[in-house]
Amino acid sequence: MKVAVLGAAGGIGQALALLLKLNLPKGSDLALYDIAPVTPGVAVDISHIPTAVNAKGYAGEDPTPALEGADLVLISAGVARKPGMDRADLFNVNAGIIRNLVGKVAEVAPTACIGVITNPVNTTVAIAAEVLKNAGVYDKNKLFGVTTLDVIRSETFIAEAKGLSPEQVKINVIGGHSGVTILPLLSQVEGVSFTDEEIASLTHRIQNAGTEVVEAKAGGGSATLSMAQAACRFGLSVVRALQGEKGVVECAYVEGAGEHTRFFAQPVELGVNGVENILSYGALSDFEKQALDGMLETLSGDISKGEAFVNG
Ligand SMILES: NC(=O)C1=CN([C@@H]2O[C@H](COP(=O)(O)OP(=O)(O)OC[C@H]3O[C@@H](n4cnc5c(N)ncnc54)[C@H](O)[C@@H]3O)[C@@H](O)[C@H]2O)C=CC1
Ligand SMILES: O=C([O-])CC(=O)C(=O)O
Repeated sequence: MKVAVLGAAGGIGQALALLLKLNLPKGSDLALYDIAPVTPGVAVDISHIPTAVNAKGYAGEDPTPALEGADLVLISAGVARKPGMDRADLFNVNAGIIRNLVGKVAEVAPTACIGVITNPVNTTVAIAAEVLKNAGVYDKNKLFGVTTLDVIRSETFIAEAKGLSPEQVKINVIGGHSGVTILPLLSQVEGVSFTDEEIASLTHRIQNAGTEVVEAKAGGGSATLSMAQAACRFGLSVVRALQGEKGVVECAYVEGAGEHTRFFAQPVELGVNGVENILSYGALSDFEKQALDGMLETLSGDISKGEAFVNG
């Protein structure tokens, strides 16, 4: 199994590289790529950790050697938010980065699963899909927007609010990955009940948790360590499923049947070919129904912007 991280010298990339070195199955290859010249050194650094994962680093303009033979490509290349910006403000820089990198994936590793971390995820995934489609290699079951951070934040905040151990909390977060498009399905969390006020305040905190970190870091970037953990959890789930494990389920932003919007974050069962089944996210409360209706215009606008960026 070969996993490539593009953007591997960044805040997310380095922490993700460490977590993958520690947690990938024995015998895996881990390829780290970034335009930053430090990247081969990041690989040398983690290669001194005694696990049976073979790490190699590549810098410069061409990701080809990192992508050769990759089964999973995780992309965190691009710029991050500073206070006062929202994720859509990253579009101008990151759209082109995703277009170019995914173009290379289409050429060098056309059958790899791709997890897009780079923001704005609602839009960058649409860009990736159009690039792959135009290259004739799009498989909607193999393209994912990584929304796992919304899930792990929800688990943490619910556990804190209800005095539970975070490992006990299971929740689906649906929609997209920005502001009102993030919808945690609190009504379905087993073993706990929430007042209307708790639902409103927890939902708001989960939707704004990225901004909470951006403000706390005071100009030093956005979530990196929690995001690396989220991407590691997602990546390991994909790897386990690619290796044949059954019943692996994660929420991710994927192209499904298009019931709401072309791309939608929802629970998916993973398999040897990526998404095996799109799972039902169950019955929604009235609050959640309203929130879902309220997000759709924003989400479909974000998606159209990505499609138009590639196709004009
Ligand atoms: N999906 C999610 O839940 C989350 C997404 N993000 C997003 O992840 C992205 C990365 O965030 P950080 O790691 O904090 O940023 P960072 O600035 O620390 O790292 C970004 C890295 O990308 C590299 N890079 C830029 N252009 C590149 C290219 N063309 N090819 C290869 N590498 C390139 C840079 O050299 C840098 O090392 C941002 O867009 C951020 O908004 C951040 C947190 C959560
Ligand atoms: O908020 C940001 O800019 C980074 C991000 O996506 C998150 O932390 O959820």
